[in-house]
Amino acid sequence: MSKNYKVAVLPGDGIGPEVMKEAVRVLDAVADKFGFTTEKEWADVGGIAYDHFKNPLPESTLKTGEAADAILFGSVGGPKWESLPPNLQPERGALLPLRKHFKLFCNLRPARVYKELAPACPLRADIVGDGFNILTVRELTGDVYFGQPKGREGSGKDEIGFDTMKYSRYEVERIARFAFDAAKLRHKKVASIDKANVLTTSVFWREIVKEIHANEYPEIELEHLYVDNAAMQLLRRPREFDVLLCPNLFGDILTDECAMLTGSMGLLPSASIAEGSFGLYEPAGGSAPDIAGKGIANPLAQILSVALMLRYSFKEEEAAKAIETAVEKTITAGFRTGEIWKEGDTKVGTTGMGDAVLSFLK
Ligand SMILES: NC(=O)c1ccc[n+]([C@@H]2O[C@H](COP(=O)([O-])OP(=O)(O)OC[C@H]3O[C@@H](n4cnc5c(N)ncnc54)[C@H](O)[C@@H]3O)[C@@H](O)[C@H]2O)c1
Ligand SMILES: CC(C)[C@H](C(=O)O)[C@@H](O)C(=O)O
Ligand SMILES: [Mg+2]
Repeated sequence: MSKNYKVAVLPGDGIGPEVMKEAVRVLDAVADKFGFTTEKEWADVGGIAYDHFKNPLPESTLKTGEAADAILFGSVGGPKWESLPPNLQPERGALLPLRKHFKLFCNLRPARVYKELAPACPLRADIVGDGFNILTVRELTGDVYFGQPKGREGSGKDEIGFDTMKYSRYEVERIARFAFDAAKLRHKKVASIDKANVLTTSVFWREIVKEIHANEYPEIELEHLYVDNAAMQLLRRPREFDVLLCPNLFGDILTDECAMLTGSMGLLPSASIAEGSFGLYEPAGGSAPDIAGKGIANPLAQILSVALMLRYSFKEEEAAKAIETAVEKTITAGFRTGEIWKEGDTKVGTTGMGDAVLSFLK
């Protein structure tokens, strides 16, 4: 009997539904090719869910996620909803609660820089060289995102706003082990990111990463970088990085930088995974309100997120590789959405890019 996977499809806002359409077409094609089936349940999340239900994360959407083997997520948010109270906003009322609810502690963001895309990359061609690949392992359910207390107090010129940066030993050990294990299968290098010259949380983080390294992974090369230095070293010597181990906030910031090293926010997929096989798969970028509705968004990050879902939640490695190879061929053949297009390339829209990937999957 062929395998069947239940996928909760949550397209969200802005370009989310546009790029999701292409990702689902690719998922269906790869399922046919590799002989498994998927049962897809679509649900509203984020701004659109607020518009329909006055709740960015309706109970029915949560249930859809709970009943599934994995969640395929688009992106949420946009100017329309940014002045709502925090708990009703798409990001703070839906995306962060989903990460917490499903205990998605580990966020993987593989930034693959293709040499063919060097013209679209802000780095000099000699720095891009033959291309490279940096895997960010970002802790996703701790740090200043979730630390308590947070809030606002007082009034007038005495009013204050505050968040709490916090990590437990367990949380740091767990994500550090994940990063070292990932490095074992790659180039055996980890760069751990912190701000230990200022923050107590970072001193704690660095101490624990050192301990785990010395006791369990002495064969892995480890460097510690302050986040500000890391931001500049990524531009100066990107090919020397292998695995970047980051706390939640620094990982958020550095992965936008990594996305831009690839040439576009629309190229960076992500996997947010829990301790078992459950995961939520989404592009690292957002709802891109500036280009939404125009049919020009790059769907590759969403399509590559399908590959990560097949790899991490369904253990369909061959199908995952087939998608990655089809994307590689699409890029080599010169298909480009507007934001990475240069003279001589074949310019395509969102659907055209999906068509190209599908043609190379056949
Ligand atoms: N996972 C998520 O749901 C998620 C992630 C990041 C931001 N957001 C939200 O998205 C909204 C917009 O945020 P932002 O503008 O800071 O970041 P963004 O990532 O949406 O956009 C930044 C820039 O990258 C471009 N871009 C992003 N994805 C692209 C794609 N697929 N193809 C081509 N270009 C692409 C955009 O056009 C824009 O110029 C905000 O509400 C933010 O909170 C959501
Ligand atoms: C939308 C926002 C809450 C989110 C984050 O900060 O984690 C996004 O920027 C990301 O990178 O996934
Ligand atoms: Mg981000």
